[in-house]
Amino acid sequence: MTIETPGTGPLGGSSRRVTLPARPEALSLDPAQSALVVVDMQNAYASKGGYLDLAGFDISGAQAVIEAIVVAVRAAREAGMVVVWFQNGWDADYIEAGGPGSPNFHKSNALKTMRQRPELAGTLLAKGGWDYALVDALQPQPGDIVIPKPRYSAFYNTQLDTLLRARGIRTLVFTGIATNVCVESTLRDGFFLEYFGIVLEDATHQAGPDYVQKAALYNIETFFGWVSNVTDFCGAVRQAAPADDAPEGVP
Ligand SMILES: C/C(=C/NC(N)=O)C(=O)O
Repeated sequence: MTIETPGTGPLGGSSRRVTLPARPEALSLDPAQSALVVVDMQNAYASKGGYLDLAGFDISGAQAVIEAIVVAVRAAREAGMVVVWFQNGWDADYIEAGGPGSPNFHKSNALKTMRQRPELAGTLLAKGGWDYALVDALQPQPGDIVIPKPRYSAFYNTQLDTLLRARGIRTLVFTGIATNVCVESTLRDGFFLEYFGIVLEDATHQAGPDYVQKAALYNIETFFGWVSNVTDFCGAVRQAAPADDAPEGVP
């Protein structure tokens, strides 16, 4: 069985539908009305000496994820898919992070790590700093969408929904770190907003033990979306001809 995701709606689309093998069902999608989403590939989450590493999480799988995302981004661009980059964090004074009246103040391991280690104060996930920056190998290009976000879900308090709807995009292919936190949070919120969410499992990594990766993928596959991989994604979008037919009037 193949599920058809929305496309070729009032904004046009391209009639270049491709079939993406996925669990639990294959998906038929229009690359011109789909986006590749790169979640929080910042030094904080993917580099030694970044927040997750300093907070004691195992990031040994991050380099393989960076390399997998490089491949997926290239294939998406060639197929005319919009690439969306998320960047998690707050202003340098951490006003956006919230104070003791915010659950984020108590649950964010970045904020907790800085409270436990005062020598790190002001360094983790602060806009303008190395920790907040995207890793060198993964940088946006003109025409991409970049979404700074203050909480785990990129649909919360951002322009994401508006920018996607303006382009007629309802299918989101997710990569990035962490599968069980910002990837899953955003995919779940997208589900409630009628977005079709697909995770490329080998282009994601969890924050925590291996079993949370399995649990997140189980949740997504069973309740909220679909699971595929980079090889199948690249194979699928290569079926699409080079894109010169973005919906009219959409920048
Ligand atoms: C643990 C964590 C995950 N973030 C993410 N990008 O998934 C955090 O931000 O504290």
